[in-house]
Amino acid sequence: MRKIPATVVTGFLGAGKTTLIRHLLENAGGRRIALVINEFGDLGVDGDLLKGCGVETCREEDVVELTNGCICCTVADDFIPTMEKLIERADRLDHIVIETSGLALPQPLVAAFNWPEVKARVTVDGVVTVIDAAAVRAGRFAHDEDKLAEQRASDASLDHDDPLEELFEDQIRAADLLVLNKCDLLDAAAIAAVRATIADSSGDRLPAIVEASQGRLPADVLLGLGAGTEDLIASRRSHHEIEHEGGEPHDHDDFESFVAEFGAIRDLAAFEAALRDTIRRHDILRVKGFASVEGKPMRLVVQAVGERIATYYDRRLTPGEDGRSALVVIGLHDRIEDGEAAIADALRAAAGIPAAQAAE
Ligand SMILES: Nc1nc2c(ncn2[C@@H]2O[C@H](COP(=O)(O)OP(=O)(O)OP(=O)(O)O)[C@@H](O)[C@H]2O)c(=O)[nH]1
Repeated sequence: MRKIPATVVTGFLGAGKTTLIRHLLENAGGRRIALVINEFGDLGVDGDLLKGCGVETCREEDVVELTNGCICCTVADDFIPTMEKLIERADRLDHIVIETSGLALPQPLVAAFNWPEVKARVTVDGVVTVIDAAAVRAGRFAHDEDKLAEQRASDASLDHDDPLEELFEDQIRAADLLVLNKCDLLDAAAIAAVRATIADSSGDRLPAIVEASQGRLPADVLLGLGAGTEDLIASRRSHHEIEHEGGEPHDHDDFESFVAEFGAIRDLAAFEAALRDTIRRHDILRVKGFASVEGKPMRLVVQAVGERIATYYDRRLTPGEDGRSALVVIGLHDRIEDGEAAIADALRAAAGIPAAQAAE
């Protein structure tokens, strides 16, 4: 019996996974693709954006959202039952695409394809790791020696390295194909420097690299790798697996997310400026969600990756959405934990909502 090929799309927060998948769906060449989407943060933004893509071959029932935490930690509870349901409709499917959360370790997810029920019917066509070339160039994943030395001085038991750097390496080392995305933001010399950084981080096996902007790659480049990664993944171990040979479960304690809710934004330009300032002050990694803007009947999509902010209107607001805004905020635990109330207040103030109203 033919096994259904499954592609795992991974990569750090905001690297461009959803953008790449959306382009893939729009250019799928008639392939019937089921999507499994996992997000860190409770708002289901990616699923909403992909369901609304309007592509005929991508119907609402083809998109499964897994929101009970990071897919790599909830494999047995969420992922396996989802795969079993998809296997039941195998005759109506050409391909499965799984978008992991930006914080996921791909290794445990790929290993789950070796569960007998799944292995008999599905094979991992490839792990595609999307990389934000501009963020790499800006040093986002580079080892901050000073910061680590400072942390170790205050906590001698500190046993792990920079969480951003480790995730970056783990996601690269799990890959069959690396997509160097956001190349539109860099010149040739900067792209060459990013390639060198990746080569340094990739260990003894450098996966193939393709450059992209806005995730625009032909479906034939992304699908049909035929890697059978479930049989290879044991040799692509993550930092966590190497450090905890005994099988201690990993977690995402290094990161924190919450949803900030507030009313309609009064002045969009002022909001963006204040959001950028808040991101900078709290070193926030990712903000995304939907907002209302006073006097506008359209829904505003808000996307921030580090200090790079993009907003656009995507569709009419429903009556229940009008006047409401909700944004997921994700950052390093140490930077977000104490700042949650301050960040939420700053976003309310940025929207132009008076303190009295915010307190109601
Ligand atoms: N300039 C530029 N922006 C991009 C590119 N690809 C994606 N973006 C933008 O980057 C932001 C994040 O893109 P997403 O596709 O949502 O990233 P993601 O990896 O799915 O994000 P998470 O699921 O939150 O981890 C959005 O504002 C995109 O429009 C690119 O190639 N160039």
